[in-house]
Amino acid sequence: MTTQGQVITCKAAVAWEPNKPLVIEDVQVAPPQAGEVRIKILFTALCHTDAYTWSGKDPEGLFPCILGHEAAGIVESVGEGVTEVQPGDHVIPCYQAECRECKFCKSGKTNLCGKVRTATGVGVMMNDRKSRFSVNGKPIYHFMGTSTFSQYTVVHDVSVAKIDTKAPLDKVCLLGCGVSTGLGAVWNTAKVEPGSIVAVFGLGTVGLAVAEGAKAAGASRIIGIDIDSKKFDTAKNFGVTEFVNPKDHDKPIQQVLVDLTDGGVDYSFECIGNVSVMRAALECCHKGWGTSVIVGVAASGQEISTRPFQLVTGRVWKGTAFGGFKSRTQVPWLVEKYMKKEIKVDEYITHNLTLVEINEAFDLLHEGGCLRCVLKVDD
Ligand SMILES: NC(=O)c1ccc[n+]([C@@H]2O[C@H](COP(=O)([O-])OP(=O)(O)OC[C@H]3O[C@@H](n4cnc5c(N)ncnc54)[C@H](O)[C@@H]3O)[C@@H](O)[C@H]2O)c1
Ligand SMILES: N[C@@H](CCC(=O)N[C@@H](CSCO)C(=O)NCC(=O)O)C(=O)O
Ligand SMILES: [Zn+2]
Ligand SMILES: [Zn+2]
Repeated sequence: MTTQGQVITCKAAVAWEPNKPLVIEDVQVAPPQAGEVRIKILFTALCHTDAYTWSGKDPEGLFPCILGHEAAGIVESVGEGVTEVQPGDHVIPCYQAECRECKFCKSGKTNLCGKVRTATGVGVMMNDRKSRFSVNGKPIYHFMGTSTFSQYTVVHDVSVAKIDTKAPLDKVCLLGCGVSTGLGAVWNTAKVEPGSIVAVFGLGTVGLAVAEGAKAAGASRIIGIDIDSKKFDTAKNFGVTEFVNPKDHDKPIQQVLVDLTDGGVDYSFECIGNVSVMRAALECCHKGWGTSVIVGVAASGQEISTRPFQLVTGRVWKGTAFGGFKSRTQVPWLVEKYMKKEIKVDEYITHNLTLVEINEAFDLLHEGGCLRCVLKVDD
């Protein structure tokens, strides 16, 4: 029986309130409207940004909602006017859209896209400013334009990357966020050159992907900084050449790094979401040229600061969203690189569970031993 044009009732993990366990509900998913795509999600991973919004600290967080943004699935049906994907296509939903028409997309200067951002930031679809999800008639907000903690989701067509049908969806789901972000922070945002000295603050999935990207870019030293010393063994496999634990030092960590590197690093990356560490990451950069990239997401109300003298004397402070990758164009390219074994993905997956075990998966995310936990979403 075809489901096209019908409301689908399926399982989804609903965040009814901040910090309260997610509840597996029977959710009604409306058919896609014009310019929309309904996707059967097969696998989703959890990212720390899901935990951040769930915690209630995200100024854009709305409840009840369906979280999730690092996933892969198969197109179930498409709305009017959708030409670039069709039912049966294998896809990765992209929280960073790419319409190729708006002034951001046309600028050649950024991967941010303006076409649907005003809707995705308030948990609705552009067409009618409403949600496609409901539980017994009560609307449930979308999240980041993806909402992948559901067996079916509806996304804008500009937020769907079509990928090789041979790619294993239980692995390449990770290219929907963390791994791509780390690689892109190095290749697109910082543009690290061969021989560079790189510092990576935070050795979770994003930081390890930064290390992997820096190694591929030919960095001569990749210094990993983490308060959990157990991270170093794994980090070596991703390219980290030296490890520093701030807890082992009395001096501020920026001073430790400046001393270790004859004046500072060429590039640093903050992959934690801690504003004090963001300052340290800037201040450990070399005078005259050192560039620091903020990748971590900091909570509502948090602000960064430094002496302006740090910038006057040539350090550069940048940030990155999805590693600067143009999502629809470059996610399929990243999938191809994985298929050719040019980038790691499997190595970031430390746990596999199912959608109904999602609360355990969130618990795992806060344990040092977990990089990514992939959930099997379909029955
Ligand atoms: N900008 C983007 O597009 C983007 C994309 C994905 C994730 N993120 C953000 O990136 C950050 C990292 O994500 P992740 O999944 O790798 O997280 P994670 O929690 O797995 O990794 C963070 C690491 O930082 C370490 N750490 C914590 N406090 C520290 C401190 N004070 N000094 C040194 N190390 C410290 C932890 O031990 C951990 O190893 C999160 O804030 C996430 O929201 C941003
Ligand atoms: N609503 C949050 C924004 C958090 C944020 O910066 N998100 C990143 C992606 S994190 C993925 O794990 C991003 O892409 N930002 C650009 C954008 O959202 O347009 C807050 O306000 O803190
Ligand atoms: Zn993410
Ligand atoms: Zn656009």
